Amino acid sequence: MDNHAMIEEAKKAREYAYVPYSTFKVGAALRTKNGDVYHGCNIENAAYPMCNCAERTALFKAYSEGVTSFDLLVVVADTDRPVPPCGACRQVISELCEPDMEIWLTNLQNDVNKTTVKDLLPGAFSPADLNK
Ligand SMILES: O=c1ccn([C@H]2C[C@H](O)[C@@H](CO)O2)c(=O)[nH]1
Ligand SMILES: [Zn+2]
Repeated sequence: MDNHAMIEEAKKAREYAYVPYSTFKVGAALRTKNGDVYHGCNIENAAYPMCNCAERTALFKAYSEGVTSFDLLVVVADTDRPVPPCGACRQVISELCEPDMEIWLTNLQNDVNKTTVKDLLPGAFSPADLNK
């Protein structure tokens, strides 16, 4: 599936968002190196800190099925600028995706900010920091 079709996949995933508190729907589409696509949406909870973002939903779905190698993540929300992932997601993405992997941040108008894992979180805390 090409990168622009992936935007449509992220938009479809966004429709499943469970967002009774924020009403802010986010969708993600994560393409594996085999070409499979994992979808994610944000899922909120009455205990607000338990909310899970769309990006992490997609990544955790793939990882939980033993799928760990990706080549594109697309994220979409109804924002003026292409939606910027939160800090928690940047940290998780930086550990679970390769530094040069492409990330396309988009909105419903199809504005696209093409970035990479390493540019989303420069200087990320990493597993290597645990091994002094
Ligand atoms: O990149 C983002 C930014 C926010 N959210 C979610 C978290 C929460 O459910 C709602 C409002 O912050 O949007 C995401 O899923 N991804
Ligand atoms: Zn997030």
